Amino acid sequence: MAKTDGSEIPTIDIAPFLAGDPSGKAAVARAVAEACERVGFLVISGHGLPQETLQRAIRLGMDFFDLPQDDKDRFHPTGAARQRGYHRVATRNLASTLGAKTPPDLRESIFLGPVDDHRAHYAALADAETAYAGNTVPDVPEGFDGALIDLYRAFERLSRDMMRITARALDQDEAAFVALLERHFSIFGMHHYPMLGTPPEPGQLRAGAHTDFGAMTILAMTEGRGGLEARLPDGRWVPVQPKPGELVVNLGDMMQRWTNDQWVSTLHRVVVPDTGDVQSRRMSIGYFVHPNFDAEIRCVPSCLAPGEAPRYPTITAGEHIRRKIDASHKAA
Ligand SMILES: O=C(O)CCC(=O)C(=O)O
Ligand SMILES: [Fe+2]
Repeated sequence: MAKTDGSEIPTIDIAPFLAGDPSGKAAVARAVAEACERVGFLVISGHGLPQETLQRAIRLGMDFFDLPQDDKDRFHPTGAARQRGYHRVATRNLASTLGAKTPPDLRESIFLGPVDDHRAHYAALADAETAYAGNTVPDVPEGFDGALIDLYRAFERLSRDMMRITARALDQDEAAFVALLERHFSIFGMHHYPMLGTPPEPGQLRAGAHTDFGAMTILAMTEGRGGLEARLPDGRWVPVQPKPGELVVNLGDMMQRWTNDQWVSTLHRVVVPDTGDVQSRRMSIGYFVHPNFDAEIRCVPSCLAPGEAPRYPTITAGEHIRRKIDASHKAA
């Protein structure tokens, strides 16, 4: 019987995989495969991301978002670096990446790109400039820049583990995806959803319904009313709220291409709370796994039955993400 309490989104303890015991690894890979086939969303525990690194970034982040608007705007990027630095409330629009015409998202954000500098490697590739643009990391309050970079690094390590798990879950060599991350351009986004002082416009959400663009997203979040919801295959929207210490993982469009639609890049959104609800302030921190710019995203062999043709043409990771980000800016 279908459940309606959101428990369709399983919680998987990945510690046995990280411990390296063969039967533990196989069991985690099986559980992840099942969740990815069925919903494309899971909650993970036992992941090893240091809680103090996360909590410190959240604390300093809340203080940053409390600063006067002008102080925050100093970190707004220019030029090629548009997926970096600080972006005001209601200046971006996730739903527009799927063609929807809705008002912009009621959140403000800080984005970081790769901390390692791969610009020299891609110097001849003009299209890669945006993906590898330098960071604009807020250094107020004091120590915030270091806290953000530490957290980026922690997510980066966990993303390698998760990509090993997903490769195993797809009956691939464990290193199949990790091999494409050497010069990844994964995006880290810290999103602040302030309490609403005035009612939203018709159709306006905290984050409009969208799918994520990359291979997968790893998401930490605080508790607060007006939260994340995922759409199940039967069309129901269910809240996704991990327990303290747990993280959400959801698949992105690239993984759907890799798996020829066997795994789903699930639609999700962040709903609006009641206006003036003091329990509604929330923060989420997402790490969006984007492989090397020139990595070719083509159907993995285990997802193609004999005689079956791939549903998507091969595309580079860079080109795929560029199209998505263009759309997110256009209609904001
Ligand atoms: O804030 C959240 O919980 C999710 C945000 C999200 O889906 C995104 O930034 O892609
Ligand atoms: Fe998302």
